[in-house]
Amino acid sequence: MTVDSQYSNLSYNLNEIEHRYGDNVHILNDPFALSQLAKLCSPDVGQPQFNRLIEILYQRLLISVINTEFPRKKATVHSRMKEHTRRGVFRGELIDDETEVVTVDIARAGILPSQVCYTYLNELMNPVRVRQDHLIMSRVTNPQDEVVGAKVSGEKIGGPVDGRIVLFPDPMGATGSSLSTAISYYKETFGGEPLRLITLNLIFTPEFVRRLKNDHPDVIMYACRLDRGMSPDEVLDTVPGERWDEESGLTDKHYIVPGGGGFGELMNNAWI
Ligand SMILES: O=P(O)(O)OC[C@H]1O[C@H](OP(=O)(O)OP(=O)(O)O)[C@H](O)[C@@H]1O
Repeated sequence: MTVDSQYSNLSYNLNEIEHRYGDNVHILNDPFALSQLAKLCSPDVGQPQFNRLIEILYQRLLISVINTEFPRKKATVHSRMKEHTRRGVFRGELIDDETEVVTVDIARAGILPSQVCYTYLNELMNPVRVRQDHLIMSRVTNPQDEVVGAKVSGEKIGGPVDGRIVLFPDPMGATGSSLSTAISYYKETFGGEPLRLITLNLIFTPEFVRRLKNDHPDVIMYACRLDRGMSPDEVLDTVPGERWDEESGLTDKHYIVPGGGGFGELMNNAWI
């Protein structure tokens, strides 16, 4: 039977903000997400609205990643109309639901984001091919409260990641220490060739992007927002990445600006 040409080769163009950080970096141009994220970061929002907004935003970010990065397959799906007419069949490209995917929970602020991704991936993909891993991590600070690294203090990892898409949903990408350490942990423990390594931040900074690019040039980065609020005014007037060396989104204690405060603290009502 003939195929309706409009669905035979889907072209999907991510709507993203212009920048000079390179092809592996994607900052969504998404008014809905920006609006919900601004609300999430406002001092008026606490539980239970905070976690509900996290869920809404991660669904949104995950869908952008799926549309852009996940392999597709040619599919034939009978509709309920098939019993009335032989034309009751959809033929076209769909997401390849046999792709293996791992979502990594970066505890603690990444717990809920990863759980949201895991739940939604199970709805779309063959659940047998979807896995969730856990890494217990903390940023390490010096006596001046500056972040000097991150450490893994525990893990439950379901196995190697060869041939799989590996997602790292962590709401804040500040210095990049946590996600760089997490990705190194996978590479050093298992080796192999993942299909793609993808970070999903609600907010990341120019410092985060630089750290990840230097340490892991193979990683693909997605964020709803780039925060570079500590940059000089004339740098804020330029396209992101054009004067990357002068950009900054971090205070001297490595909190994101404009940012939203400690997401891990707010998510768990635990002020440590
Ligand atoms: O890019 P980085 O500088 O590593 O920082 C960001 C980390 O801090 C936040 O988490 P959380 O509050 O759970 O962690 P913490 O205890 O390590 O601050 C965030 O979600 C990252 O995991």
